[in-house]
Amino acid sequence: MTDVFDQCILVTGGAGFIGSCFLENWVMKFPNIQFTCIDKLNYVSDHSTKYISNLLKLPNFNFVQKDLAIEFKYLHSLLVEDYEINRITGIINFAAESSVDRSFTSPLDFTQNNIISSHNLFECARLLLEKYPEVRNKFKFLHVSTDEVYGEQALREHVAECSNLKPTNPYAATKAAIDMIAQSYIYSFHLPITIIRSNNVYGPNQYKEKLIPMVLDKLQRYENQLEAKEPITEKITIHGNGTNKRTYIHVQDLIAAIEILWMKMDDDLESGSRKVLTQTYNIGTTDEIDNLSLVEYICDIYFAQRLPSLDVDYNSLITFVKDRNYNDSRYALNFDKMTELGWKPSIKLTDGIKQLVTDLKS
Ligand SMILES: NC(=O)c1ccc[n+]([C@@H]2O[C@H](COP(=O)([O-])OP(=O)(O)OC[C@H]3O[C@@H](n4cnc5c(N)ncnc54)[C@H](O)[C@@H]3O)[C@@H](O)[C@H]2O)c1
Ligand SMILES: C[C@H]1O[C@H](OP(=O)(O)OP(=O)(O)OC[C@H]2O[C@@H](n3ccc(=O)[nH]c3=O)[C@H](O)[C@@H]2O)[C@H](O)[C@@H](O)C1=O
Repeated sequence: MTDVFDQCILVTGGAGFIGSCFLENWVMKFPNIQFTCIDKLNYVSDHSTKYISNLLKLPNFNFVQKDLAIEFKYLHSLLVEDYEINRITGIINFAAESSVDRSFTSPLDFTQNNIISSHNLFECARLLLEKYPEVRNKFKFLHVSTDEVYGEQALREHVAECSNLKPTNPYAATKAAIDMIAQSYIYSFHLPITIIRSNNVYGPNQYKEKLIPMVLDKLQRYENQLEAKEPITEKITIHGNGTNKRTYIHVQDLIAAIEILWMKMDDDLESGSRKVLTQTYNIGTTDEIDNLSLVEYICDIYFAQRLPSLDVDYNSLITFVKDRNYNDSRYALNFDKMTELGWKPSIKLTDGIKQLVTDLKS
């Protein structure tokens, strides 16, 4: 069955925000690639599975609901024992519990889920290459990490791929631990893993616990309650005083970067070189903004586009709440290594926000 495809790849966490957007793009764009998506379907994917359910009709997509952290046996049979049947020679690993806030309340769950699920994948890849050494010339693994592994940066400071890892919250610590385990598999077993570390990603279908979708969700509720002449029940929550900064990248720009890397990984395999395989890439932008200014900007756009005749003081819609246990002040990536490959971000944050507001259902 797989003979009709040039390549079979496993995409983990494909029912989440970034993974589902990635699959929506790639499954249709690359009909010559067979995609298997594994996702355990957590609270986030309840929200975004509807966006990948259309793909199930396509011949080059199939979905498996499994928890990578507890299904080593399944993974081993999919990737190693049944290699001759499935012929999976590429892995893109998006799967993780991704919420910093939730990691403060259940840190051990994050360790058990994030670290073990990725380690299981690395280990199955190692066993595959041990059993079938000839697969080495076509096997590649892209692991999705985060800027949070470096911890926060001081004003005007930037971190490059070789900078120290100094995570400050339990989520970031699990992501840093995974990067370390990946590094050990690169050195010890010559596993061809490429790691990407990106800034805060935003775009359509993101779950409403993250800052941008949270604000849009609250504004929509406000509009509905206004229409129904009901009192406002939920306000926009800002942690601390709102001065923490984040740097944003649109999900489509991240996917474009992944495509460049994936193709260059193929070039490496063809030429036997290691220019991109085994390397780490920061994927960032310079679109930095503090949380309060971002919230105000989203409110400005929302009211200008959807409620132009209404004169609202946004302060009445915002509430300042207790800050996180620790809230990184800012993340600033040096992403020269990625731009040297010909990539650059194309969607400005202001345009991305305007588009999200335009695309909201009325
Ligand atoms: N969203 C961001 O701003 C951002 C920035 C940088 C890096 N990242 C990383 O990108 C990846 C994707 O992020 P996202 O925002 O799409 O996250 P998300 O929370 O929206 O989706 C993650 C998906 O992974 C799945 N998953 C989690 N653990 C799993 C397991 N053990 N087995 C199977 N499936 C599992 C979940 O069910 C969910 O569908 C994550 O690894 C995250 O650390 C995210
Ligand atoms: C790179 C990582 O990005 C995301 O993590 P982060 O914690 O930076 O994203 P959030 O959207 O959860 O928070 C951003 C910023 O906003 C504050 N905030 C959030 C929610 C809310 O209701 N009010 C707020 O004020 C929060 O304190 C932060 O300062 C991503 O989730 C992660 O996976 C990454 O890797």
